[in-house]
Amino acid sequence: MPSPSSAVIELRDVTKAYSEGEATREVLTGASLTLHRGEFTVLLGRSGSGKSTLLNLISGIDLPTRGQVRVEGKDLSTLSERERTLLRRERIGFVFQAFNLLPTLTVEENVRLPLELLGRPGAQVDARVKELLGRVGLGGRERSFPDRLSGGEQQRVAVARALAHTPPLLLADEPTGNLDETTGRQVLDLLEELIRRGNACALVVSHDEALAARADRTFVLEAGRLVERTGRP
Ligand SMILES: Nc1ncnc2c1ncn2[C@@H]1O[C@H](COP(=O)(O)OP(=O)(O)OP(=O)(O)O)[C@@H](O)[C@H]1O
Repeated sequence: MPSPSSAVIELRDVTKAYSEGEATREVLTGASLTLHRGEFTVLLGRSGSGKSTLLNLISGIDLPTRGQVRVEGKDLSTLSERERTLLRRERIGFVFQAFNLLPTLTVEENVRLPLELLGRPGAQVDARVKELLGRVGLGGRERSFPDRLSGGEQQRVAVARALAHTPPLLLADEPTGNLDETTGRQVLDLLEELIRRGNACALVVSHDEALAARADRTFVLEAGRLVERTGRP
């Protein structure tokens, strides 16, 4: 069993309500979860069940209405907005459905960016970017712009960018949603390999049941709560 101190994400009885005119609507109603380093976790849930809401709370983009969200032991509600931005930049990597690469930067510049924002020394950045682009199979495409790459290639750049600074936490929102089945599987293989190599904690949101088969743990967001699925479907 992992020790409690290795927890990367802890949600305790988290409620999130949105106002709709005079009324409020609870999207999360007492969601709890603890995830550790080295765990590859998939979060399933129908459209509108609150998966993106949950990712926004874990990354400190938004705060819960009630309950606690802790990342590496820090209660995000006690941090300033600036501290939450720094935590996001330093401790979390993100992969999005729409890739979200910066179109005016080359492949290499996209992967360098998070390292430069963190003020890493130039020689270290050069070596890391070269290593990562080789690992994601894009050595030789350093100077290409994202619009010259296929969807699968763009997502591989996004995976390299997300993991460039070896974050302890990787959050992915439908990372294969815009890819065909074969390409999606290749991107997942890569993502999983890099996550496991870095012993990171990964939470991957998906509609794809097949993805759950490769996860260490699977949670389903149902009626505002997180239900862990035990055993294989
Ligand atoms: N800022 C907001 N203000 C009001 N309602 C919101 C806001 N953000 C999300 N919601 C509502 O909360 C519910 C959950 O949305 P969320 O985007 O978290 O779901 P999801 O599970 O990620 O859906 P999908 O799989 O379709 O992306 C939806 O009904 C949505 O309309």
